[in-house]
Amino acid sequence: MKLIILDRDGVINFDSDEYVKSVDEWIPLPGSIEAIARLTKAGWQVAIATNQSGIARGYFDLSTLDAMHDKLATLLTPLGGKIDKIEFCPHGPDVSCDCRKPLPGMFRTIADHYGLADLSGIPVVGDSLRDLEAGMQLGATPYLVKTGKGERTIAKGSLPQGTIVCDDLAAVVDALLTE
Ligand SMILES: O=P(O)(O)OC[C@@H](O)[C@H]1O[C@@H](OP(=O)(O)O)[C@@H](O)[C@@H](O)[C@@H]1O
Ligand SMILES: [Mg+2]
Ligand SMILES: [Zn+2]
Repeated sequence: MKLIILDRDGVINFDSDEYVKSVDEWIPLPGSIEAIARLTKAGWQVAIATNQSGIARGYFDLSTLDAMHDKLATLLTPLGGKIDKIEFCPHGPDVSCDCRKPLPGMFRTIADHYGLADLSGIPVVGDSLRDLEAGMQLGATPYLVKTGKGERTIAKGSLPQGTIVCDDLAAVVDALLTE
């Protein structure tokens, strides 16, 4: 199945150590909107799995999160792009939920949505180790991008074996569409 699961902050849009707290702060990374549109037009289902602890921390609310995702959809539609499913974890690190990456809960939900027993052969794209670890628990193929926290993730070392490192989401899409 042509399904890809993207982390959001640092992969699709600029991330911030102060969190992305408003629609105005949600700014797409160069080439990311076009990259998602290329995937959609090539028949891929595009899903997002994102930690949004800023909600638990009180930095923004669900309606603001929805508005960010409406902005994403508005940018994608004219280019023929589409996000098919967005899973988010609104919880903080002190809540023992099963959806906060690196736990695999969001990825399990996405796999179930598409009727998949696991995510073998499905690319998961992230800028943080937890993004990759979460998807790999269901067999996904890890792609690390250098945008967002990606360079910091690389500098920390201990990338999972088999991780494919790409400059950005556009480079990941180049690799997938030329396979
Ligand atoms: O990269 P995704 O999963 O789409 O979203 C990450 C964000 O929710 C925020 O996650 C926070 O981590 P903590 O939740 O405080 O551990 C920090 O890393 C923030 O800089 C970052 O903006
Ligand atoms: Mg991220
Ligand atoms: Zn959660």
